Amino acid sequence: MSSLQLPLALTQGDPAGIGPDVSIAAWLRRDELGLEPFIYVGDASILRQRAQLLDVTLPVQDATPETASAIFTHALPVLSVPVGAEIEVGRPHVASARSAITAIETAVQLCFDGRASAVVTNPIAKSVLYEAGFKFPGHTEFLADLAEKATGEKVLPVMMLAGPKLRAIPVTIHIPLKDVPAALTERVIVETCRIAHEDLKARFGFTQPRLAVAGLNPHAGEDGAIGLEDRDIIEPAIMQLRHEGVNVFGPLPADTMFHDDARARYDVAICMYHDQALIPAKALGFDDSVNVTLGLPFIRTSPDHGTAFGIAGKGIARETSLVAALKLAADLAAKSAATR
Ligand SMILES: NC(=O)C1=CN([C@@H]2O[C@H](COP(=O)(O)OP(=O)(O)OC[C@H]3O[C@@H](n4cnc5c(N)ncnc54)[C@H](O)[C@@H]3O)[C@@H](O)[C@H]2O)C=CC1
Ligand SMILES: NCC(=O)COP(=O)(O)O
Repeated sequence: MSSLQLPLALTQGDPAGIGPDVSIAAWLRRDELGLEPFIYVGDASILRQRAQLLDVTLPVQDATPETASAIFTHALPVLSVPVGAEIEVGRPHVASARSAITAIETAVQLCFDGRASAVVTNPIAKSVLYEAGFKFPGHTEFLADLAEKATGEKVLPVMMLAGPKLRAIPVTIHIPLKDVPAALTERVIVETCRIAHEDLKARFGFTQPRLAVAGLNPHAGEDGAIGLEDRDIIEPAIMQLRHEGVNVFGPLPADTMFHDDARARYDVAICMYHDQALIPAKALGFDDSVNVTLGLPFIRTSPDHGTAFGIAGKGIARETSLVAALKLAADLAAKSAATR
């Protein structure tokens, strides 16, 4: 029996990738895993073809968010967003980009219309979308743009990788490493930490979340001898946040903040760039970590992995991270409904 009034909206991602594989696998295990109903926003024919390739029986049924929960018990409900092109499994093609984008827009709109409880996204191939003219580094920034258009309010989206062993947030996300120092301002660190602090309290049930901030340079700059950003940008940001009552400490040397004892001292690691956060997150929990976007006016989660074109259609893609993303989205949606 579902505890959510509304289904989760699961986007198809890149139809040539493993999104269809893991979506099918999650639906097939729905009872065993106690999954809340989801509606797949994408192309039903791709799902059928993938099921055939994977040699599994998959009933697929056209649905609306209103009919999805009843259908979910016996068929995978699909809100149709056709790809409109022949897609070769494992071979990304720009012809599918429009449909991948439309699926995301549709899922977000369902949330704003009060017809879905959360957005769960399957992975997109960023380079394919860029080729099609997509102007955002990834979902995270695109979702913020959609939210701003819908609400008229400015949004700073914050990416958090959340797993059983670590929560980690990169302050800068998909930018070249050489551009990181210039992008790291006191303001962006303060705003990212404020959003983490607020969302961990409001959505994740922490009363006073503990934030550990990584330095940028080796040894957090060694008192300015190995770089100045730690002393001149990160430290003042931490002082400002402490002044506001945020439980935050650092800058910590990043090489020693992810071992077991160190992780026990904080609830979330605030990291300065993509790989500083995502390497420990994936090393500690590739199969069960979830990418969740904080700071949005709706709930969005995603598996932590990408499109994995090399294994699409081969029956070896693990659905565990998508399952964790579906479960986290359902938990957050249930909490949010309970506090409304
Ligand atoms: N949320 C999103 O939309 C994300 C999209 N991407 C995109 O995915 C594409 C490929 O990125 P990669 O760096 O190669 O990362 P990837 O996660 O697709 O693959 C990395 C390695 O992990 C394996 N792998 C990934 N997911 C797996 C699963 N569920 N079960 C078993 N093995 C799995 C792959 O076979 C590969 O060996 C890129 O275009 C990237 O932009 C990457 C991360 C997140
Ligand atoms: N490396 C994480 C990733 O690519 C996910 O990005 P997004 O599409 O969720 O913004």
